[in-house]
Amino acid sequence: MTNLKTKVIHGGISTDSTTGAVSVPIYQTSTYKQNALGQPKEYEYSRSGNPTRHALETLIAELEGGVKGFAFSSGLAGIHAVLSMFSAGDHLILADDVYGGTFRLLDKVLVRSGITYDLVDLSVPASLEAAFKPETKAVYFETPSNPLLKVLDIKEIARIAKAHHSLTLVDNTFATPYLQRPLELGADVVLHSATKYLGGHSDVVAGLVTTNSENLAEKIGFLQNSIGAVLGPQDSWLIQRGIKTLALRMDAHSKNAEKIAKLLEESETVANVYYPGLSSHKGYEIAQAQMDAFGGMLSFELVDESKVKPFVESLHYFTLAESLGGVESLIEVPAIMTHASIPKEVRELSGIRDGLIRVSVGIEDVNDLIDDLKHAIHLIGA
Ligand SMILES: Cc1ncc(COP(=O)(O)O)c(C=O)c1O
Ligand SMILES: N[C@@H](CCSC[C@H](N)C(=O)O)C(=O)O
Repeated sequence: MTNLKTKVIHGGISTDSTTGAVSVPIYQTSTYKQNALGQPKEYEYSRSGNPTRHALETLIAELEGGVKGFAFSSGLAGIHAVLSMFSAGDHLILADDVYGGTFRLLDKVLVRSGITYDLVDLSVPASLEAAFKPETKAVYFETPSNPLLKVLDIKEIARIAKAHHSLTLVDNTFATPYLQRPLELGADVVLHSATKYLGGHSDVVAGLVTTNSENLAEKIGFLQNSIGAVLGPQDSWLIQRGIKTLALRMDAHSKNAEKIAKLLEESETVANVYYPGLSSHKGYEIAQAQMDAFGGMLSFELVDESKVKPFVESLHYFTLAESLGGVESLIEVPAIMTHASIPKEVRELSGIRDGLIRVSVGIEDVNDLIDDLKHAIHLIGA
């Protein structure tokens, strides 16, 4: 089975081996009866393992090309478990525009255990080379990034990291394995906020992690069980169900976003549009090489920053809300909402200005979305 469109439906464990149920049952149990003293069956306690969660974990590993998958109670719980592989004295290189919550986890929580980090513009290989220290253990980034849709060359960064005996950790939330598979390009660990496109319906908070290294899988599995922020069986089932339509949804998101990005780029009211599928985008060539389509996220700035509030509040089909990747279109202002946890001066250094607007383009009829945007553009211009 090689096609992702088939894998999302039949990959991993897609049926119940006991009953033949074509949807893996929700094993709503905390514990399992043991055969005899000291002789548990396959599962012993649901933090350590649960069949519904295991089906999802097997699926994400298969979709990304990993050896083992891990499901967490949120994307940040997964990131926390992976970064817990590092100890006092270790140094990490972090892309300069990572998601605000990832930055906060490192800057406010993990630094307390003696881990250090540097924010680096990873699109400049010389900056990456210069950032390595003898104690550097990993390079961490998103591509496309949240919220500026910066595209980074996974193959090149992984090559440089390997030469410095460092791991490459890639947050693949925006692309999903349907559009981009970082492990095939040399990354060591892939992380997801499954809350977004993998779940796809804005109804679950979840995280998924996978790796193609048995050694790293052993470490992450130990940390998942030891820290304990696992995904429950109901939510595991919801994410697996969401993944079944991932291919259809990502195709629709990408098509709609491409049209909307072009519309915004042509508008005189809009100053900059960030979408990897626009030939004007800085990372267009890399995106073409490493992605199968460009996804449903875009961001932009208005010529007149003072119009941001009336613009986002006048839309009908773009709900003003944090999060992304659901079937419905969402709009937000990163500086005030999703990335408010990054200090203004750090945020602005990486290009996240106060007037930046981010859109998660849904799968509604694109003409309705376009009419809605045109109406808002007309209103603020009037
Ligand atoms: C790119 C990215 N990674 C990780 C996270 C964290 O995920 P979660 O909200 O599921 O904890 C988010 C959003 O929250 C995100 O946008
Ligand atoms: N208020 C939250 C921020 C949630 S951001 C959610 C998502 N990653 C996005 O980018 O929309 C917090 O402080 O954690």
